[in-house]
Amino acid sequence: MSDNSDKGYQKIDTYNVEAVNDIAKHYQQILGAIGENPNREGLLKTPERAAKALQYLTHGYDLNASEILKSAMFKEDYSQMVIVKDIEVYSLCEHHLLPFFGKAHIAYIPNGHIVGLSKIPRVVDVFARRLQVQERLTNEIRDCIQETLNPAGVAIVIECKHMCMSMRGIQKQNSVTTTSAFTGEFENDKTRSEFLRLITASLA
Ligand SMILES: Nc1nc2c(ncn2[C@@H]2O[C@H](COP(=O)(O)OP(=O)(O)OP(=O)(O)O)[C@@H](O)[C@H]2O)c(=O)[nH]1
Ligand SMILES: [Zn+2]
Repeated sequence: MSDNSDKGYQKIDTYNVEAVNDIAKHYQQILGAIGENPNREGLLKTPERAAKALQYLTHGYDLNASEILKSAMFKEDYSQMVIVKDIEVYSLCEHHLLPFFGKAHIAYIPNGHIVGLSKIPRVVDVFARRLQVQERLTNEIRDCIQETLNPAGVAIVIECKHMCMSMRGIQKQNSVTTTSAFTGEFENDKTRSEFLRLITASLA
């Protein structure tokens, strides 16, 4: 941990120093390989910064989503749909190491237990902050909530833009990929439609 209060703000770092040094060495080689001079002033600290950024963007490997959910499960007699929608997703595609980002909408129907609301976006982050494909990200979130909380059903819709499809490759700037996963009561058309209606409805 380091305290950067000398910079005028508090910044908590939990980087693995050994891994940062290792990754930074590789970034220095990459800078040379793309024709840059890694020793010019503006790039001197870039390998270390980029290594820390990559470590941050993949810190989900060090987290246990099931433990996070278990840390705030409460017995409660509530059996209606609970929806947390518009959860920001930032992940890296495992094919190009480029970002994909968008929103997740998640619902569950309690079966004796509810979960602290913030834990749902935390679970999203545990799996998003890894190298991913959107389909696996969707299924991993579904499986974790279903297996840990044991609700009567889980529903997930994720909508993302993939930078590997916009800033390179096919170069489609506006395409959005939607994935979904459902268990239990959400496999029933009526319940699923209710969820889909509620995530597209605006109360404002
Ligand atoms: N199914 C899925 N595909 C993804 C995801 N992220 C990136 N991809 C795709 O992974 C594929 C990799 O295909 P390749 O043909 O091996 O890679 P490429 O030559 O860089 O392909 P292009 O992107 O078409 O230029 C591409 O079609 C990407 O669009 C994802 O989350 N899910
Ligand atoms: Zn990609």
